[in-house]
Amino acid sequence: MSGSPTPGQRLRRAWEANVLAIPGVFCPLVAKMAERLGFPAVYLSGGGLSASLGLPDIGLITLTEVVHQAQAICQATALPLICDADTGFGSSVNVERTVRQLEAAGVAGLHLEDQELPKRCGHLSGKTLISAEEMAAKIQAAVAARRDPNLVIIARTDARGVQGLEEAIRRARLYKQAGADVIFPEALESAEEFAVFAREVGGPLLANMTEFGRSPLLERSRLAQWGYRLVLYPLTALRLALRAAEAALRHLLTADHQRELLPQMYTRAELYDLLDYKGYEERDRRYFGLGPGRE
Ligand SMILES: C[C@](O)(C(=O)O)[C@H](CC(=O)O)C(=O)O
Ligand SMILES: [Mg+2]
Repeated sequence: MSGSPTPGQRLRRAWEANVLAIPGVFCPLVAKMAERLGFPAVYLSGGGLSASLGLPDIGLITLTEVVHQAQAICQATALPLICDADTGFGSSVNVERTVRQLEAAGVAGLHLEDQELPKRCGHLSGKTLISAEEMAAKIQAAVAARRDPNLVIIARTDARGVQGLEEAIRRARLYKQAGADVIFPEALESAEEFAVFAREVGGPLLANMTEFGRSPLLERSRLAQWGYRLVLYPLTALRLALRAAEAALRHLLTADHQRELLPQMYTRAELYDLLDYKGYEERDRRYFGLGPGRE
């Protein structure tokens, strides 16, 4: 293999150096924005992708749709991408295919969860789990399927909301033995639970700081002290963008023009800058200038 680090290696090096704030990006353009602002990695949220397609997060989106979006994000930025792979889209052999396709799309890591289909948002009631052994088999399949040994396999357990903290800890240990690189304890309910889980399971760990869920919105510095290296904000930008879109639409419905909205808008110049419009134009001119008979 060549000397340049793989996406998985870059993600691992980043979390070894620092606790990572990882925003969910609901489109490749927002991924570019995160890169420009200096984030170390980005996240493709299953809940966010479902919502942007007008669907609830109950396992309706397909592997093809997730791979398509992951690939578009990986092409738009050089940042390592963590992808929500839900339940892996089936059993262990489906997990193999899911991992191969997401790795080929360019992701740095992905998470698999131990829910039964139809899955739900981890912060809602009514979830059911597959057996711990079945999930361990899925993790083994994921590890065996990756081509790059540094592709990060993250095991999420939803057990806290179904069977309690003890079972979440027991499952996390099993998933680590099965080869998971990172554990993602979903929907822990207090700061103390985050601390206890970290002490009992050990790192590296991922904390999901999604809003309006079961978990308190804890400080990254505190989570880092306990051993959490990756901190997700899966829907923060989407929730704020939705509020802004709603305000714009309400205004357009009743107002005679939109002039007073201009100061709040991302301008044409800002958008073009983010898209590197100038770079495309310059290259286009250069290629044209280099064309046959034009030297
Ligand atoms: C992290 C998550 O899996 C996602 O799809 O972004 C969701 C987030 C949410 O619905 O708040 C989850 O926690 O299940
Ligand atoms: Mg999800």
